[in-house]
Amino acid sequence: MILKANCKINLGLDILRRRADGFHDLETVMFPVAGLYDEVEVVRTAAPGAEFRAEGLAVDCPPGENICLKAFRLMQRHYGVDGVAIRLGKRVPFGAGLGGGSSDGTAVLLAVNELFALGLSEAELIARAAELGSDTAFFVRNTPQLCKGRGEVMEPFVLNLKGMTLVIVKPGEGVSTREAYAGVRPRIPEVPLAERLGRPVAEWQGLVTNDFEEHIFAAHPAIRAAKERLLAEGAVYASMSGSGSAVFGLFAGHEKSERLCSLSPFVFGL
Ligand SMILES: C[C@](O)(CO)[C@H](O)COP(=O)(O)OP(=O)(O)OC[C@H]1O[C@@H](n2ccc(N)nc2=O)[C@H](O)[C@@H]1O
Ligand SMILES: Nc1ncnc2c1ncn2[C@@H]1O[C@H](COP(=O)(O)OP(=O)(O)OP(=O)(O)O)[C@@H](O)[C@H]1O
Repeated sequence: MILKANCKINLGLDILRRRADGFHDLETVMFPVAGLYDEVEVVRTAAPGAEFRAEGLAVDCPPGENICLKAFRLMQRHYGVDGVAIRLGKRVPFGAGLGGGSSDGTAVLLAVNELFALGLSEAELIARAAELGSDTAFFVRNTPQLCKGRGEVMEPFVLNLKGMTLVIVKPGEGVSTREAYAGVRPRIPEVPLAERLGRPVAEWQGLVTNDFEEHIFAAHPAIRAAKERLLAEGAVYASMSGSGSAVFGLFAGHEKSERLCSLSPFVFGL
């Protein structure tokens, strides 16, 4: 079976505290981007183990460490399944804060559940996904969610961005999630994120913030510049997504103009 493993953006990202286990408690709204996705094909094979083949963007880790294989091994350990061939068609930029790798991993979990008729509940799939990463659980639901804990505690979040245009820009340099968390100063916001996101989108700028921006922008001026460009081009709201380096802008209306398309290949009507 072939799955579209779409990416996400973060609408606001508050890093509340560092935990004893080294992770951080956060609050963020994750929003799926249907138009930007990897292709993950999983088929059953007679031979045991997992074959893996990647096409498209070359991910900067050995194939054996690809999250697709980590996801399969996790299912093997839990449910004794065996014998698959996985093909990854990589299109989503990595080191981007777009959750592409996380989405690929979750796609493999979902495919194995189907192909081996495991009949796992949503709660079980979320538990397995959370063993794989922090953004992974979100992709089991893949609808707008207010995410808490280290990202895996979710509740649906009602949000209406219909009629707007989303532009995602991926600056040349990447940022690793570890680098982003290592430099962040946790803080509890005066007004919870959910309340701030309840305001009209036109009021979000300056109110709905990403706590990684300050130190990532200081270390990578090109990422700050990419966000400022989106605002200069008329974005109603612009922010870095997750741990960066991708930034995104929300523009009023469905005008897929030459101007917007000149900013990035990733322009989507919502
Ligand atoms: C920045 C976000 O994309 C926001 O959605 C996520 O928090 C990142 O989640 P992710 O890519 O799934 O990250 P993981 O693979 O679970 O963790 C990578 C590393 O990031 C740090 N990490 C991650 C999530 C979290 N809530 N606190 C952390 O401190 C840890 O050092 C961890 O070793
Ligand atoms: N299928 C995959 N897609 C992308 N990255 C992968 C994949 N499998 C393993 N990786 C490794 O994970 C790293 C990407 O993680 P990083 O946290 O830096 O980027 P991200 O875009 O913020 O996160 P992610 O896409 O994993 O949520 C890559 O640099 C690569 O080494």
